[in-house]
Amino acid sequence: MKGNFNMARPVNEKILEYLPGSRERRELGRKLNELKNEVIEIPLIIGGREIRTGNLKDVRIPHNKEHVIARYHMAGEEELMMAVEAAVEAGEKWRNMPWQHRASVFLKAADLLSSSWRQLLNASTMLGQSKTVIQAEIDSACELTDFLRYNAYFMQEIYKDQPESSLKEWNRTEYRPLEGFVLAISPFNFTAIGGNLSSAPAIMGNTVVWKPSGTAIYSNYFVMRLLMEAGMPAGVINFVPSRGSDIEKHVISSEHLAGVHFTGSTKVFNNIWKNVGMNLDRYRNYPRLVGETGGKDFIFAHNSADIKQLATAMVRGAFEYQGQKCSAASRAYIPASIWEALRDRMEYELGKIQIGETEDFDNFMGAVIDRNSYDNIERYIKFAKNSEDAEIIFGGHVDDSVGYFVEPTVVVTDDPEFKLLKEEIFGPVLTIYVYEDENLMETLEICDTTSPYALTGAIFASDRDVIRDMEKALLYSAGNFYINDKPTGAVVGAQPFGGGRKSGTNDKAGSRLNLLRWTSARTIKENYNPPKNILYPYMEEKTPVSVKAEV
Ligand SMILES: NC(=O)c1ccc[n+]([C@@H]2O[C@H](COP(=O)([O-])OP(=O)(O)OC[C@H]3O[C@@H](n4cnc5c(N)ncnc54)[C@H](O)[C@@H]3O)[C@@H](O)[C@H]2O)c1
Ligand SMILES: N[C@@H](CCC=O)C(=O)O
Repeated sequence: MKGNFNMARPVNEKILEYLPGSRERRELGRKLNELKNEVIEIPLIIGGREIRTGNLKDVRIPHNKEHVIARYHMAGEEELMMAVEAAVEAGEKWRNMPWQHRASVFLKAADLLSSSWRQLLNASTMLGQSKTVIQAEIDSACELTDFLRYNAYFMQEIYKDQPESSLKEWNRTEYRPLEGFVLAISPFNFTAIGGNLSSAPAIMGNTVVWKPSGTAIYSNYFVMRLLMEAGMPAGVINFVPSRGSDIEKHVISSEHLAGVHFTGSTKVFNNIWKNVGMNLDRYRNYPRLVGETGGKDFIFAHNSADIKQLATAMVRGAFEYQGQKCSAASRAYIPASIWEALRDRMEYELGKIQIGETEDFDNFMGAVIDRNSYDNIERYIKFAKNSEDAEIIFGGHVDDSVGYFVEPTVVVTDDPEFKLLKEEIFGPVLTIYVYEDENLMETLEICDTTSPYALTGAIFASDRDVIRDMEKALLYSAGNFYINDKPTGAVVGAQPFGGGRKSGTNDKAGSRLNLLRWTSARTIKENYNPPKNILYPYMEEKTPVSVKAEV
């Protein structure tokens, strides 16, 4: 580096509106048609090379389950070992690449994504993960662009953080990449998360083995292609769709494992943590474990809340992307005095919801991701239907004749310990507990202790003293806490994302806190005038005894 280069702080990517007749809407329409009319083959990408194993699986559109849009190759033991080797081999060159060149690869990818690649990423997310246009736009276009730009910027800010020095010594902190490779394991529900889990460690100079989710391979493959198009060198990220159990056996057990960057369910992360623990003696370093996991996110209202704002937040917070956001509102606590009015307003808003294929821009919801998820959500709905402690006041129907469709479903219960208030369902089911107004503080306590998770939560109130009390009572209930807003839709650089308790390690995706986990700092002290005598200034100079004897 021959200069102190300075990268400007990015601004968030603007969300396009897709109004009828707009250019972006036309371009997206064309891309959707193009993708729907072909079946692509998705290889593994290891060391920059395409690898085909012949062990093929289909990618189907969740809202049109017979429609196959791709076939992807699965990695087995041999390919996973190759991926580890490729990552280790690429490590030396990549960590020695000047940081401004590393940053430029990802900044270029961001630029491509915000322009010529935007509609490919949006269309593939809409088809592969059944996202509506707005949900795809905020994820695969805007959030991923933001992750790439902000992470490059945060890297620069981290590097600037240096210790004190003096005229006699210069102290330097060198933010070394980890020694070994990072394993990135991503979930199905956000294309941007797949892109971030793999690229954040890479931006910091690490090389990565990336296992995408089996139900997000389609868009995630295009993310990989985008990074390659932007000039990411071979082997920096290695794309290996594979089975979880094979990852455990052949990747987590590698002596070169330096970190795991995971997002997904709590159960899978617990398992990964235990596996790493069992392999500890093999590793050269303690692997960094970063895992953002499940949630049972809440909306808690006070009787001073604005009913229309509250109803909108509940409907959007619970049912956008079919409730498949880790941040989705899945339980709500409502004071009895406003319940009737709120219920009417929610029914009014819910009446506007159209469900169907996401290529129709008027649909508010698409399908849930796959058969497993559909069956699981249906089980919870049946449980509520058959329970004496609950009533389904809206929705409750499911239909898998064409795709995996689940109606937005609202359940009311008078049991604060009801199963649906505790467990993560990951679908469009919102359970409401109505409390007596005078029991505000007890009900806040119930909200805090009912579920093991602490990811997102929102309070609605206009009384400032009450807002303060609620914020205090719910101190550890959520890592992302919203006042008079829905609990979803965190923006990179504005609301760093992650939760505590069983919701993860809370390393805040989209902030420098996350990037710090992918470095192992070295402190260097250079002394310009080291002492030449062991005696302290207050001691008298004397001839050493041993020297005297010899003399
Ligand atoms: N906290 C967050 O930021 C956040 C964000 C998105 C999703 N999530 C959570 O993710 C879950 C939904 O996503 P999902 O269904 O893709 O999660 P999942 O846990 O089923 O899968 C996540 C990833 O782990 C892989 N996997 C499964 N078994 C494995 C094993 N034994 N070893 C290694 N990898 C394995 C999957 O193939 C996938 O790639 C929800 O619980 C949601 O709350 C959390
Ligand atoms: N960061 C997203 C959620 C990511 C998990 O699914 C949000 O804030 O809604």
